[in-house]
Amino acid sequence: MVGTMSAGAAHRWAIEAHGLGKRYRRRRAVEDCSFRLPAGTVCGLVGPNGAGKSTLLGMAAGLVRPGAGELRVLGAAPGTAGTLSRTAFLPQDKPLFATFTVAETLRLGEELNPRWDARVAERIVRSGKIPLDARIGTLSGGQRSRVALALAFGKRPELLLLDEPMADLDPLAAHEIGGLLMAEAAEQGTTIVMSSHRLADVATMCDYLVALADGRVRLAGETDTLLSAHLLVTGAHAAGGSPPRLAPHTLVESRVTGRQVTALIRPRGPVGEEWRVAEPDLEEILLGYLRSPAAPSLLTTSARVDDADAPTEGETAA
Ligand SMILES: Nc1ncnc2c1ncn2[C@@H]1O[C@H](COP(=O)(O)OP(=O)(O)OP(=O)(O)O)[C@@H](O)[C@H]1O
Repeated sequence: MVGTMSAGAAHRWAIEAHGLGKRYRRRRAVEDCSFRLPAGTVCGLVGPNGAGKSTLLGMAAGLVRPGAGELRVLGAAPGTAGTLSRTAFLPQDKPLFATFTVAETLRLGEELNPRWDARVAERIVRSGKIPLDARIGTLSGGQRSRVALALAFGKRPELLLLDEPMADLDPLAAHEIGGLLMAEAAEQGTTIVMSSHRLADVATMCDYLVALADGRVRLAGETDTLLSAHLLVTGAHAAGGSPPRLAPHTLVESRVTGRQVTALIRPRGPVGEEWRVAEPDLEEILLGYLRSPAAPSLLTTSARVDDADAPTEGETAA
């Protein structure tokens, strides 16, 4: 089945998922996910609790076996020798050996990784003022996160998969690590996929976004393209009357407050003069899709796995 995907795409696509699914007993974690992620992007993976973000990252890291569909990472099957050495995964629980010192942990990273960059790993640890002789078990949650990030960066991967890397970092540390991530992506061409609930971080750091809800892809593509594909429109709403018509635009969500109706739309042509128009931010767009499960998903051209099958006009129902 993997052969149905573009064989020569290794250099272009960091991740390609086609009809990807995973169930735990009868519970759906990921369902019919089809998208691709261009190499060299910094991608925010967002969605509510239980949306399937960790499961998707685990599958990309080769730790969770897909139940359905196809997944390719850096052009090959995840979990194979070829992808494992080129991928670093930082899980949410940041597993480290509690009895090892920080120095021993970094030495282990060096022994396990042929492309180990001691300079970058030590810099991350030192800038957090973490003593190299401290045992992992005595560190705070944020300090452990920093050591785990040092291990991931030190590996010098082509694909860095990070599950909520900033969750227990203080604002200053999160800002510093965010800067490191962006510098890494710019200097080394590393593709970074970072799950996060901190939309402000995602908006400033990420040039690509994949939003999951209930195991399905709701939005995927360049953040700029996703932003410019939407408008927030506000108009008068007669009490008891039906809301003003928004056709031919694609309606994502509309809400009535008193005599006003506000709608998040994907415009298809000029918007009528009766509407006040504003540009939504990433959070407004994401919340609109999460509150409206029936609204059609949006995948930009670069995020679609099969352009030949995709509808025109910049959108597809996932
Ligand atoms: N090992 C597991 N066994 C059983 N169910 C699981 C397992 N891992 C995940 N699930 C279920 O799969 C669904 C997706 O979970 P997942 O951890 O991927 O979501 P998430 O988007 O990362 O959530 P969060 O934002 O809370 O970390 C949830 O309903 C979860 O309960």
